[in-house]
Amino acid sequence: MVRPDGPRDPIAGPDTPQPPYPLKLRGPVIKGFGRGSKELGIPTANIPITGLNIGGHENLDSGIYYGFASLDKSTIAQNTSSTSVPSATSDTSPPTRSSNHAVIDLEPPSSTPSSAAPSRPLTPSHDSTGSHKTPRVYPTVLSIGYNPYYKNTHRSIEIHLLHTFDADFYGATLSLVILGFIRPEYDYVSKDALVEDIREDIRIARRSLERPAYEEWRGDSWLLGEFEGAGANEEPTRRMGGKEGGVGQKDGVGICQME
Ligand SMILES: Cc1cc2nc3c(=O)[nH]c(=O)nc-3n(C[C@H](O)[C@H](O)[C@H](O)COP(=O)(O)O)c2cc1C
Ligand SMILES: Nc1ncnc2c1ncn2[C@@H]1O[C@H](COP(=O)(O)OP(=O)(O)O)[C@@H](O)[C@H]1O
Repeated sequence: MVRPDGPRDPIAGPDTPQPPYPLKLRGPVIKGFGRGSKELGIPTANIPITGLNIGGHENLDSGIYYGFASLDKSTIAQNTSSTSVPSATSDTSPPTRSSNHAVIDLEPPSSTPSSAAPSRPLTPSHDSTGSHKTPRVYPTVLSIGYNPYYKNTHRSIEIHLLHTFDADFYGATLSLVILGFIRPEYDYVSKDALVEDIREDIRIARRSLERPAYEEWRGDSWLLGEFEGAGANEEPTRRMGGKEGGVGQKDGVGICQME
């Protein structure tokens, strides 16, 4: 689809998230085509597309979405190797910009129930020393689809976190709550036109997420690392349907899930 002419709305979506949102995903950061940083100046962290194939969401429209994301960098070490990295492409050579390269089997994801309100963690997160550690949550804009400008043959999930990082984080476990849709994917007459629209997507995502009913999802337990057993003692309005017990990590490897 070619991009239509005309101005864009400054904010996307209604004032409160509506079904099918929130959609929740989690997965290891894998390698993409390496175009985001080098060609576009906008890095995008890829996670496996497999999360979309479960829970009846395989038909989720391709397009540009916004939400919040967090990173668990503790999985980088266990998922790294100097020889290869799981990849959305056929190229598994290590990314050149980083010494951290993920080498995990990509577990098929399992489904998880839907959620009507943000779920608060029951207990604080702790690092390996036992001290309290709350993951940072980032406003996020992402693309799900075939990147028509590049004519990809595989669908991918490409996530830009609205933050400047000092280093790559391949192998980290990325947790994502998608809260709204911005637009379909388009083909473009030039790379500059694509970059200009992505930059506008970033502004739209930031503004859209600043609305109170969206902002409160920053504190959702899915993002703060509390997924095993959470929900049991929570107030009803904060429970994710009371079915969070089966959600989590498998053998230390991040799994992708979609609500
Ligand atoms: C917010 C956002 C919007 C995007 N919109 C489009 C689009 O409309 N058309 C397109 O071909 N690619 C789009 N992309 C995908 C970029 O082309 C893609 O991130 C880039 O090719 C980098 O891919 P890589 O990480 O595999 O290297 C978008 C990416 C982001 C983050
Ligand atoms: N703000 C950011 N958002 C997403 N990824 C980032 C960001 N800053 C640095 N990165 C890193 O850059 C990588 C993406 O770079 P990119 O050039 O798009 O390569 P790839 O095609 O391998 O995804 C991510 O996997 C992550 O490690």
